[in-house]
Amino acid sequence: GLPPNWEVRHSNSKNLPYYFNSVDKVSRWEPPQGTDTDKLKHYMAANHSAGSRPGAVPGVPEGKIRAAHLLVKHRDSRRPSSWRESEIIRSKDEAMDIIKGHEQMIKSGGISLGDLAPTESDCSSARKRGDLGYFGRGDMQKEFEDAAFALKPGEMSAVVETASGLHLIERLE
Ligand SMILES: N=C(N)NCCC[C@H](NC(=O)[C@@H]1CCC/C1=C\[C@H](COP(=O)(O)O)NC(=O)[C@@H](N)Cc1ccccc1)C(N)=O
Repeated sequence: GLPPNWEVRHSNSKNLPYYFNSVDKVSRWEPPQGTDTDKLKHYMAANHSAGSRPGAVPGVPEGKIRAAHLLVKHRDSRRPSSWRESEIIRSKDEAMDIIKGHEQMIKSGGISLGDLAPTESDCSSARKRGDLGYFGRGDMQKEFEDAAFALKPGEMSAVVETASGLHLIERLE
């Protein structure tokens, strides 16, 4: 147990236990002298089982992946405009020829998607080498989500078509 007047509380913001002395009105992260560490062990086991979730990857939010993409828009894109061109008039066939060219260059090992995106991608993520950060199911358009979640980290998709345009997707995490 804890010394007199001490109690364990739970910090929701940090998801960690802390110690509170109800007489001195003092709170601290470290257990006070004379704490029975067995009780602490039981507390940690009871409240931090999520931390030891099987397959848990420290730092990666549960159920999310991280990917980069290269987007080539065309005149039928839902928003035929981008940081590259205020009005995108290329046809879908022309966009397909362009993105297939990028795909070949990446597959031949000449250049990476992250190297191409900054100049070639019609998505604002171009400024981040195509990196979209972490996302979960429900965030992206379905075709994009299904393709991205089917990849292993480090793999690149085939050309994926969404209402935004044509994408190459590389899963990062
Ligand atoms: N991280 C999230 N949850 N951000 C919301 C994504 C919304 C989602 N977007 C898509 O599915 C496609 C695939 C990837 C990018 C994308 C589309 C467009 C470009 O197409 P357009 O909308 O002109 O048709 N780029 C974006 O959204 C960018 N904010 C992505 C981004 C940019 C910089 C940093 C992070 C993310 C959707 N449900 O529409």
